[in-house]
Amino acid sequence: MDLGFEVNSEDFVRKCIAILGIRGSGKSNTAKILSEELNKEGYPLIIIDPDGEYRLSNEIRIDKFNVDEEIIVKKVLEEGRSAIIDMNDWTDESFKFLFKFLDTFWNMSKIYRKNVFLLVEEAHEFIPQGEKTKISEEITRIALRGRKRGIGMIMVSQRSAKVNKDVLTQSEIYFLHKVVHPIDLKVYREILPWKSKEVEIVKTLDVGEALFYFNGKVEKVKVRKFEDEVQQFSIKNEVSI
Ligand SMILES: Nc1ncnc2c1ncn2[C@@H]1O[C@H](COP(=O)(O)OP(=O)(O)OP(=O)(O)O)[C@@H](O)[C@H]1O
Repeated sequence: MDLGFEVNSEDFVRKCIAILGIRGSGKSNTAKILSEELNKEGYPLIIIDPDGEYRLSNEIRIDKFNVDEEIIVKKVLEEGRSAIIDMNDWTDESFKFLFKFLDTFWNMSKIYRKNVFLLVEEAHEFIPQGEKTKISEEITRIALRGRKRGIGMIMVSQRSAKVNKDVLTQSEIYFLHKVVHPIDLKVYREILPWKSKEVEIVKTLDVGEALFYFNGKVEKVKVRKFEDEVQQFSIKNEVSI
């Protein structure tokens, strides 16, 4: 698949993938490109989307929380649809729904064992280091034990030091965008097989550039820019009306 550089989608299946970097470094763009490409390759995604910014061609968008989570999980696991949980308002209702949804997903994934990805944006909010919630326990379980059920995990965060360490260190694929703060550099040093000084290069990365770390190899890459086709389509429609 084409992320701006070629990767094999099969290498991502059932893996934990971490996308890190400061605000504006291009993390969400990378996550959108990756989810779009995985989706094109036939892998459905479940996306926890705090700001309602994700779009996929086969999506079921959940922004009202009176829906039956089991019906939606079935559509993901049986029909290969993707589910985007739009947490836009951060209400109690949305968090209750998210917990029920993840629990149902976990239980049903045992039966279906379909290759699918769970993408968690602002991961430090949902799986914070040193804090347990019902949702963090559910996501941690999925991350640590999901492989056998076909589940891969994509975590996106601007605060790498605040993401649950047990989960972050499970990652086998990293997209490390620009960071500058010593706390974040320390996390990168723990991740990368590099000498302390070499890691400093991440301070100089441009928007969209990242260190791609996979299979023991680190490569500097430039991720391509995400074009929001859904938005373009609706703009075109407005023009033609
Ligand atoms: N690979 C890229 N090529 C060109 N422009 C990019 C690229 N990645 C991101 N951008 C642009 O940079 C800006 C910030 O990108 P993005 O929202 O992905 O950053 P972020 O790290 O997720 O920031 P935040 O934490 O604030 O969400 C956007 O306007 C985006 O279009």
